[in-house]
Amino acid sequence: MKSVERHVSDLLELVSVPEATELDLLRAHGTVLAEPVVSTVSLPGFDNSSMDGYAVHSADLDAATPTSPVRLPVVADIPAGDPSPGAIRSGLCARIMTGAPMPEGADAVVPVEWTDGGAVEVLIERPTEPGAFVRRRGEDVEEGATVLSEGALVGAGEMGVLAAVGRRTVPVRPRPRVVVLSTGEELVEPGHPLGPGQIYESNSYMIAAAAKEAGCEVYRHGFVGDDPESVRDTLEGLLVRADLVVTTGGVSMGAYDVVKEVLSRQGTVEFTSVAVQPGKPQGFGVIGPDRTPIITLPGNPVSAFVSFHLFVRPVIQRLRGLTPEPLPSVSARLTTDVTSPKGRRSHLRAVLGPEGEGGHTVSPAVRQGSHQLSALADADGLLVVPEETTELAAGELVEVLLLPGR
Ligand SMILES: Nc1nc2c(c(=O)[nH]1)N[C@H]1C(S)=C(S)[C@@H](COP(=O)(O)OP(=O)(O)OC[C@H]3O[C@@H](n4cnc5c(N)ncnc54)[C@H](O)[C@@H]3O)O[C@H]1N2
Ligand code: MOO
Repeated sequence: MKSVERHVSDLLELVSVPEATELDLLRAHGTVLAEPVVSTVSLPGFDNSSMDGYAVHSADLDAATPTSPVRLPVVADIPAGDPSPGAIRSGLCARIMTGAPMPEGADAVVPVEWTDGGAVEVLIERPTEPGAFVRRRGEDVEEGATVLSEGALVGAGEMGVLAAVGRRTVPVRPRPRVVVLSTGEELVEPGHPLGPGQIYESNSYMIAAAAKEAGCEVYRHGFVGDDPESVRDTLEGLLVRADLVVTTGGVSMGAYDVVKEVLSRQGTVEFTSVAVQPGKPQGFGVIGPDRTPIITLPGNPVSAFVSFHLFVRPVIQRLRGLTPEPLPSVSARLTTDVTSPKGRRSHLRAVLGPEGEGGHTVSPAVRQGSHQLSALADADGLLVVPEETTELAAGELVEVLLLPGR
């Protein structure tokens, strides 16, 4: 059987880092920068007040005390956005608001709390020093400085920086468009009545959500039955929307394993067994005139979920312009004995205990079948049992892959 690492590297061969494109700021959220961003402005763009108070000549207040306050005439009122705050001569002051430009001549701001708050003249009870409560032009970002590096993921903080330096558009690798399709004659859309032998379709919802969480734009087509022609036609129709197609179901050894049947004929998709549990039957390749990458996951829901995180996630990372990496992991001490099939690397859904003196503990879920979805809701990690290990005892240290968002 093929190793997990070999399968990941084969999958990564399917895709390359996409071309950069210039996106509007709003649409750039969650994308990766294709070039460094250099600021064309200084931040702040002008000296301004960091407090609501009075712009003063600091030397005028050298003698100010609570018992002998200094009295200054207030000769101007400067709100934020004032285009021409004028100049203040020594012996006078201006009322000024947070963010308002400093008037020429003034070298400090006295917060309103240190005064009597007068609008015509003001009593100030304590001295100050040059530069007090003044935010200097360029003290945050100098014009011409690089504010974000190539490869930066545009999250909330980066969005703030981009907007603050006035960028309307940014060169990025756009979010990959992932199409999700499930197959199976037994499937019924949630919310509709079930007939005999039928089950609710859950994989496309789960995989679409996982792809969205991984930073993709997702089109969940839902599902098709086991008729080869409709599977082929549906896939063809979906290609126009896809940078990557992910299917579930129909890839093992059954008489109606339609994905395998349809795609094997094309000669560009390979079906293989990976030494992993769950998730053994896997397919990958390219389809259609543009050679769109496709990854076909097994239909058992837990197999599809685990395969997504082991195999699809790194491909998405490359498509986003990120460095493909396995899920982060911690080592933790088992709370119970576990067993695992020889020759396959097992991934057991598990709950991590709080970090104590001896590190984390980890408890595998009781129900570990590939069809047993329930523990997915609680699991925060996948406990890894290496290929050649068939038993582990309580107290042993194991690697736990951390599921995103937990
Ligand atoms: N003779 C063999 N049988 C099987 C083998 C094998 O090696 N030899 N492998 C088993 C393993 S391991 C897996 S995993 C599954 C994978 O099967 P398929 O990918 O062909 O998936 P299906 O047969 O279509 O479905 C399997 C299972 O999952 C349910 N399912 C499928 N799609 C969905 C969906 N969208 N939502 C919810 N549930 C779904 C389906 O009803 C089946 O119960 O094959 C084993 N068999
Ligand atoms: O590999 Mo299957 O994916 O065990 O259930």
